[in-house]
Amino acid sequence: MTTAILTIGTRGSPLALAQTHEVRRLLAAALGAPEEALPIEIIRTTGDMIQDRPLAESGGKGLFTRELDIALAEGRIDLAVHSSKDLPTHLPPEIAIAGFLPREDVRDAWIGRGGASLADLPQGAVVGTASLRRGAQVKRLRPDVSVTLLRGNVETRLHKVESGEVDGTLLALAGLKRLGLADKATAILPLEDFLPAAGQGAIAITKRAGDARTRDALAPILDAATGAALAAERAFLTVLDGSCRTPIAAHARVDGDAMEFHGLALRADGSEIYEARRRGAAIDAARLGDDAANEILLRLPHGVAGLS
Ligand SMILES: NCc1[nH]cc(CCC(=O)O)c1CC(=O)O
Repeated sequence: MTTAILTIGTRGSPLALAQTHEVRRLLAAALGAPEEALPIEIIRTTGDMIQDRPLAESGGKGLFTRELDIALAEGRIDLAVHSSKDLPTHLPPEIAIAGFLPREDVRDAWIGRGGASLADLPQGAVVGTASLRRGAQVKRLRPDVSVTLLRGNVETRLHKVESGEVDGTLLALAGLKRLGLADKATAILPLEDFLPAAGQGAIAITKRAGDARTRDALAPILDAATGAALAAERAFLTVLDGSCRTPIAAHARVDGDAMEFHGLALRADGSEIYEARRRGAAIDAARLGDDAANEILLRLPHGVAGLS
């Protein structure tokens, strides 16, 4: 029997498992160890149990991470794999972000019933999404369509389009690719029309704060450029969003030592949009995101809460 080097914790959804197997494959190669030396522990989170309400109404932050944080703190796992998008801005003090894998495509994909594009939908068509950000951007492009709550994992949502429950939905292209479902995308939405969520397309790894053994093991598989992009996007989110109740989008592009940041906050019905852009050095990532968010805050007479 192989002895365990490090135990990896994850949620049990097909996407979470695909991401975890990617981390395990890379880590095993970096350590020169067989994959069996990195056992996977599946942990059910509160977010996995809520299927019928918008997550923003269900207690907000940490729904997909709390149980993994506890498993880390108790030493049942040594690292946890997350979609960065689902990782709250504030983690418990005993938990640290070790870093991020090289980022997948950040863009959203449109899935239209019968191959219809978003622009081609008939008036009054129904778009399903649980994301306030996606809903608001859909309304901005197509004020005449209605947006309805659509939860469930990626496969469930695709099925709801195929069965005609909704006329279309939006999913992260990264998630579709990781599940081998990229061919389900009717269109890939350009960043100029449709900005992704902070962290979209990036796999984050958390660990116990101060655990140097896990930190050293992970170092070779982590990507600094993705880390810089995430520092900017998460700083933007930290200033603007406490609650998940406001549609917020953010994207940082890193090119060598340089970074371009674009962030926005919207009214849920798409009727108002507040944007900020920054260019700067990648080492100033957090300041660029923070600055952009504060520029937007100055233009919001009633704060971010006034947008929801
Ligand atoms: N909130 C669910 C979630 N978390 C991460 C992804 C996709 C993968 C990613 O963004 O890295 C998804 C599904 C989706 O939004 O389509």
